[in-house]
Amino acid sequence: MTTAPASSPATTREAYNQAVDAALTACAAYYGDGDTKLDDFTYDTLVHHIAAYERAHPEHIRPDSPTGKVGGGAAPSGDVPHTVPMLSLDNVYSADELRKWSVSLTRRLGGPLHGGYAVELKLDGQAVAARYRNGRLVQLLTRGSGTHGEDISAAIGSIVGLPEQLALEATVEIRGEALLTREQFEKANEQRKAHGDKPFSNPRNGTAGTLRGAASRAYVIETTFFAYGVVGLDGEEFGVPGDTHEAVMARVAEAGVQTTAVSEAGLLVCTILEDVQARIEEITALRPELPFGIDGVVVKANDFAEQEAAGFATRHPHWATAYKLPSVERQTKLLDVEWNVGRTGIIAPTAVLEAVEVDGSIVRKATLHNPTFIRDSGMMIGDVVTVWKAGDIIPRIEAPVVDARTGTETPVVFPEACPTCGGGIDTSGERWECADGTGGGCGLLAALRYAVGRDQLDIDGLGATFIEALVEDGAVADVADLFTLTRPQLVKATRSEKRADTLLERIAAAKDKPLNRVFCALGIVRTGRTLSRQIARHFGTMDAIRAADAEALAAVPKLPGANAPKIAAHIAQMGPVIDKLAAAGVTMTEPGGAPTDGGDEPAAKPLAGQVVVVTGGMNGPLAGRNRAEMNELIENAGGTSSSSVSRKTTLLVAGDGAGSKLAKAQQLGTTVLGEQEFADLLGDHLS
Ligand SMILES: NC(=O)c1ccc[n+]([C@@H]2O[C@H](COP(=O)([O-])OP(=O)(O)OC[C@H]3O[C@@H](n4cnc5c(N)ncnc54)[C@H](O)[C@@H]3O)[C@@H](O)[C@H]2O)c1
Ligand SMILES: [Zn+2]
Repeated sequence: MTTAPASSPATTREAYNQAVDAALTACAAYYGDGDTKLDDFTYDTLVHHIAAYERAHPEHIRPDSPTGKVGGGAAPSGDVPHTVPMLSLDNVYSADELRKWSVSLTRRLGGPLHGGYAVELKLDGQAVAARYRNGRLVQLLTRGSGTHGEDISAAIGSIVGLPEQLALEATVEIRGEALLTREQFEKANEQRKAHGDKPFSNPRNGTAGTLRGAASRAYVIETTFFAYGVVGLDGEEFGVPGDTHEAVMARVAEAGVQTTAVSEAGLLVCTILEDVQARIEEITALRPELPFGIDGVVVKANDFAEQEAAGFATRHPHWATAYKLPSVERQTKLLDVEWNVGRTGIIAPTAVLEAVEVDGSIVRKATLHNPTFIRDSGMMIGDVVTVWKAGDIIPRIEAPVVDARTGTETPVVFPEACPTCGGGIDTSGERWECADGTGGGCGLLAALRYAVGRDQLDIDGLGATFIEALVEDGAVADVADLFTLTRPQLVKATRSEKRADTLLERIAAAKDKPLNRVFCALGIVRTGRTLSRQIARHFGTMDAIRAADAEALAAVPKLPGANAPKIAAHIAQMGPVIDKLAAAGVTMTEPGGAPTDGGDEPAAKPLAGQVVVVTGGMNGPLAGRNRAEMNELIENAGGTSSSSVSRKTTLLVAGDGAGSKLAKAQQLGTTVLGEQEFADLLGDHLS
């Protein structure tokens, strides 16, 4: 890695000075509105090395050193004094460290904790103090240096969850975190692009930029606020003696300010540490589904009297700690850019990265979206880039760290011909396409590979090499041709009679796949697994789908209206292929789908409104179904299928050997059904 200062401990005074300088620059960017210079992991390591050097050489400690200071001492400070300092939080990274923290807390209290632990999300945004006078929102402040904040009152009115008028006449300062939800982040970037501003690289530093820039911006970017604390103003108190954090948060919510209580991962009071740990695990599991980013879980003494007894260190309270979750952002090196032709002929760039662990998994590739993204970001091969991955999201890359350049970086090379067929490229749109066209020419191999995939026609064994041979022999020119393949054609392509026979069987079986898979196999632009299921369920038959215009398509749940015209046009273009499929006897209806008029009929389905998780082996009436088929079954019966048990889960189907998911469902009080009971519930929908 080229981000040298952090990677090794500071052994000399010169190295120490360099490390302090690097940390201060990073802090200024992190809390300001610039791009992150270092990822959190690198920053934390850097500060760790600085602290180690300072312990060994206290005589060399620089007064501007970031250790022991809120915001590393380099956050933009502002000039409005805080009534009560806004501090940082102490961090722990493991169950063991959490236990040590709790032991030191009880030691400070001279006995066990009576009021329990309040366990909350650690929201990953910007700390904001909102001052209300007689119930009216009059001033917004950043945390700044901890003692002084910046006035960001220009953002009043643009923050969801922070009303301009409270439901009561209190004079208080409500503290919490402002953030961009994932949806707000996408929207903010669209707005910025439309106004010629550079898109934010991630929600976290987008929030800082949004709030601090509100005064000078001509358009309004919306953010979201969640409260996590209150202090009185002008000697007024919001709390009452004997209060708890939980009770005060409930009152804040009653006053009309948003708290994390709106989320199923919201505040929970736990009496014992084992329960705290269990809650942390629960929140970790929910993290990918949350509509906003979190970087940990905050554990606080719930009882105010106990908070007071525990007191404060200079930088953080003793009565709270942050249990940090793995970072969703890491830095690594861009090794190469690959150009691949997708199933619809789109030529998409993919970043090849030096392997790095992000959010619990190893990342080696990331999407680069389109050529414009590469040009706008100015990235070069060899650059240090920041990878961002949250939950199931495809890893993304942020702008390169230009400071880390060594001069050996080389420009990204854009293809001049289609990397698959060598033909021309249509560069007129934001995304480049093989000029050979959709469905035919070069897109064909990719389209066929996609069509036979597990979630589509599931023709196992028909691999890329055989597909290429079939296309080369002229036996296959579109998806429908697969169904009229003859034994001699297959023997020739696979060079095996046995393989040909197996494939013939599987192709015959594929004719009986429900409409949603057949439709998916067409590879219609802007649709995939989920949307294909929605479309098939909504219309019920292929005829109804073909009869639908853009407007009718836009009525399909989850289908973005803006994509409907492109989808409709592609379906029309595929007309001849669809006719061939029907003539070959491929299924053109969806079991449990809507009648031919395309109307909506969500009523009377056995799983309507249910969120279903299936676990364990099925050996009874549901035996032999793979995961995709189970999902199909659940969705056709009106339910939503999910892979992990959470508070949202309404039904767990437990097969043989069900383990941790069953235990969790029982713990959450979720309804649990056996395989037979579930099959009975499905009734007619079990087809
Ligand atoms: N990448 C960089 O360049 C860089 C630079 C500086 C700091 N950092 C990172 O920032 C972290 C330290 O920052 P910090 O000192 O601001 O502390 P912190 O962010 O770890 O914790 C304190 C903050 O947590 C927030 N918070 C969220 N939910 C909360 C809740 N429920 N209750 C109370 N507070 C809640 C508050 O805004 C509070 O100010 C480190 O992890 C470090 O890696 C990174
Ligand atoms: Zn091509």
